[in-house]
Amino acid sequence: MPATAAESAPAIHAEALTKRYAPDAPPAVDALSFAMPRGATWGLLGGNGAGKTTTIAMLLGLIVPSAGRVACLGHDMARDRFAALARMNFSSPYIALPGRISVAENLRVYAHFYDVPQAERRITELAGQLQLTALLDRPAGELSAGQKTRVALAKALINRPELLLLDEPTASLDPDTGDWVRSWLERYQAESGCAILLASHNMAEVERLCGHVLMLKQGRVVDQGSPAELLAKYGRDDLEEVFLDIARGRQRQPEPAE
Ligand SMILES: Nc1ncnc2c1ncn2[C@@H]1O[C@H](COP(=O)(O)OP(=O)(O)OP(=O)(O)O)[C@@H](O)[C@H]1O
Repeated sequence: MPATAAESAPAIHAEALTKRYAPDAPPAVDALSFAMPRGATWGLLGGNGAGKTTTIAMLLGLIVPSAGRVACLGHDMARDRFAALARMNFSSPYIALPGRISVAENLRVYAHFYDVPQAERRITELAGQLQLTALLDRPAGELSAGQKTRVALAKALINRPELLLLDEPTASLDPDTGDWVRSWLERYQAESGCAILLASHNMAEVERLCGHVLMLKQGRVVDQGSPAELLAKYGRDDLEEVFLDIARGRQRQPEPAE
């Protein structure tokens, strides 16, 4: 049977997506256009205030764009947001889970929101995968930053999303826990085929996880490509140097003299 248009649509299709928080303010996101394929992992990179969180909020339908449009998994977010949201999820350090109820209760609430079949089984499964079993009865507010990150990931995966938006998934984690989360995400993505858009300040993380990177500056895509393409283009050894070149408006490095 041929795939319907919605089934074959990109994971995210943004067309001239724009957000101005005030009529006289410069746009926080300025005519952003891209099509991220299903199953891909893309990075959204940019300095503080570049527009990453605003972009993710528009992709989730939490912020109404001033202009342009975006469709997630083939659903237009202005007209058909709830059909898309049932099939996607997100994790952000800016959104705390209710702290007084236990980890298990938090996950039950989200399982209920998403109408997850066999919710208890799904919670047990995720707790096992994310090393949360011993924490299920603890109040979520009492956990360490690393433990909260793992709970936030469990929440983000409760509905087996086809599209996952991650805003700084390893911010405030120690190197060991950060590495554990990155390995876990890599494995999860390979097994599930879920598309992931990752906003991060951690260049090594983006280089490791992402097949394609959008470099944002003042709300605009100023460059994009695979990490390898960007390294070659700027003549750099790591993405952090490329990021600094772009942030500081430096041109690509000249070829070394023969
Ligand atoms: N609620 C808001 N009201 C007004 N301006 C806002 C609001 N949220 C963000 N902005 C502005 O929009 C611009 C983009 O901010 P945004 O938070 O999207 O950037 P970011 O790339 O996520 O930054 P960071 O890396 O610091 O988290 C900034 O200039 C910011 O001051």
